Amino acid sequence: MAALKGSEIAEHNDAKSCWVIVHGKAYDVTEFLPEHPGGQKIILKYAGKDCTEEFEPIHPPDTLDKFLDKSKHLGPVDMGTVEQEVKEEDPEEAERLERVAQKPLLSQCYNLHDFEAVARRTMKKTAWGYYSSAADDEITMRENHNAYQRIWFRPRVLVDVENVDISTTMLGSKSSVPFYVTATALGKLGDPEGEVVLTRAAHKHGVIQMIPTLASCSFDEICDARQGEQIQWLQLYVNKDRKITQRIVQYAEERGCKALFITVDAPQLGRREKDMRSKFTDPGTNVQEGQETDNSQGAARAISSFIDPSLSWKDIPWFQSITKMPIIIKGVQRVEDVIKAVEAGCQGVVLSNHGGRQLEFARSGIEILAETMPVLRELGLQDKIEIYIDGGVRRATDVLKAICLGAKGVGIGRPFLYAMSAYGQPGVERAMQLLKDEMEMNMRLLGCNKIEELNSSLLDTRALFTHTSTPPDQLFGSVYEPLATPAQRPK
Ligand SMILES: Cc1cc2c(cc1C)[n+](S(=O)(=O)[O-])c1c(=O)[nH]c(=O)nc-1n2C[C@H](O)[C@H](O)[C@H](O)COP(=O)(O)O
Repeated sequence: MAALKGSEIAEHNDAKSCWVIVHGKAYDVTEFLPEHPGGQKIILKYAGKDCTEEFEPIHPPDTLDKFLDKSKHLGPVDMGTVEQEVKEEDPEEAERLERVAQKPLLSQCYNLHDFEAVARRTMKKTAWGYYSSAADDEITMRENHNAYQRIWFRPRVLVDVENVDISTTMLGSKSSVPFYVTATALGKLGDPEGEVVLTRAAHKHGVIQMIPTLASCSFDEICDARQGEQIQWLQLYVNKDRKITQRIVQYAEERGCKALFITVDAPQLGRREKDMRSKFTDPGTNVQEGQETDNSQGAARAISSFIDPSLSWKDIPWFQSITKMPIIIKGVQRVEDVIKAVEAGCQGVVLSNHGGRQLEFARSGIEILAETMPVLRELGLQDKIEIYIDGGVRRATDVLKAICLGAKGVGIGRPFLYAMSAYGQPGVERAMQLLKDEMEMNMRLLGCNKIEELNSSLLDTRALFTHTSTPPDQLFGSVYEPLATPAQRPK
C-alpha cells in the first residue's frame, strides 16, 4: 500500500471526516469522536494533522489497536509530505530547557524533597500540574505530610543493633523494604518511557510496583519490563462496563500480577485546579453522559469518565468469583469500612485519600491507621487483614511510624514520579536507595533490628488527633485582603 500524503490527510479535517496521524500512520476517527472519553474537541484540534506528541503521554501504545476498528486504520503516511506545525519560539519552553540544563547533579539530591524541588523547576507545566495537584485548596495533601510531624519517637537504647534487616513480606510476597511504588497515572508525562522506568528501578531495589489502570505504557509493556521474581500488583479503576473490567482483571492474573487493588475513593476524580489550569485538554463533550462537560478539567477528568460511580460492597463477591488474586480495597478512610472489608473477605485495605487528590479535608492515612488498629485489636481482627497506608510519605521516619502503628507497608507516589521526571531511572533508583539508607539508620537509632520489632510503644501519638494547626490555606491567604490596621477598617 503506497504511503498516504500529508495533503490527503489534511483534507479530512472536521467532524464530518476526521483523519489523524499517530506515529507515522493515519487513522479515520470520525465515528470514534463521540466515544472519546476526553471529548471530541481535543481530537478535532488535530483533525487532518499529526497528533503524536499530544497522544503519547496519555494513551498506551496499543490503544488504537485495541479500541479502533481495523477498517479505520488507513496505513502509513509519507511524513516528508506532512506539513509540520511551525512551533513558534516558546520563551517559556526555552526558559524551562535552560533550567533543565542547569539542574543540580543527581548526587546533590539528599532526600525525596530534593527531587520535588528539581521537578518543579524542570517539568513541563502540564506534567507538573498533573502530578503535583491535589483537590481544592490542597489542605489534605499538606495534612498527609504534616500529620507525621505530630508523632514522636520513644527509642530504645543499649540494644545490639549491629545487624539491621529492613526486609518484610506484603500479601505473601517478599519485599526488600516495607514500602512500595503506588499507582499513579500517566507516567509518560514525566519520562518518555513512562512506567517501565519505575519497573526497572523497582526491580533493582527489590521494591514492589503497583501498576496503574491509567498508565501511559501498555499493561503488557509494564509486565514485560518485569525481571526475574519481581512482584507487581494491579490497581483497578472499575469500568462501568463490567466485561472490560473482567477482561483486565483476568488478564492481569494471567500475566502474573500478585494482587488486585480496587480503588474506591474516586467515584469521580477530584477537582485539581493546578491540573485544570494547565489546560490539559480543550473543553469537549463528555460522551459517556452525552452532556456538555468542561473538559478543561485537565488530564484527570479527560481520562476518567469510564469509572463506575455505582461500585459498592455488593460487588466484592463478583470480584472474588473472577479472580484468585488477593483483593485489597484502596482508598478506605474510616475504621467502619475496614471492618466491612474484613467481613467481605478482602485480604487488605489501603488507608488513603488518594494523595489529597479526591475529598478535601479527608484525614491522613496515618491518622486513620491510628484510629483503626486499636479497634481491630479490640475485636480480635488485627490478623484478619493487611493494612497499608499511603499519602505524604517523604522520609523513612514516616514509614517507620506507619509500621509501628500496625501498617504492613506504605505506598509512595509523587516522590518517585518527581525523581523519574527529574533524573529518569537513575533518579528513581537514588530515591529508593536514599530511603533504604534512612530506614536502616533510623531502625538503628530506634533500637530495632527487624521490622517485626516495630510497635506502638516506640511512639508518642498523643498529638496526632489534635489538629491544632490546619495546614496553611495558601489560596485564601494569598487573595483575602486582611484589614491590616484599625485605620483601614470601615467606620
Ligand atoms: C500523585 C498521583 C497520585 C495518584 C494518581 C496520579 C498521580 C499523579 N492517580 S490518578 O491520576 O487517578 O489521580 C491514581 C490512579 O490512577 N489510581 C489510584 O488508585 N491512585 C492514584 N493516585 C493516588 C496514589 O495511588 C497515592 O494514593 C498517592 O499518590 C499517595 O500520596 P503521595 O503522592 O503523597 O505519595
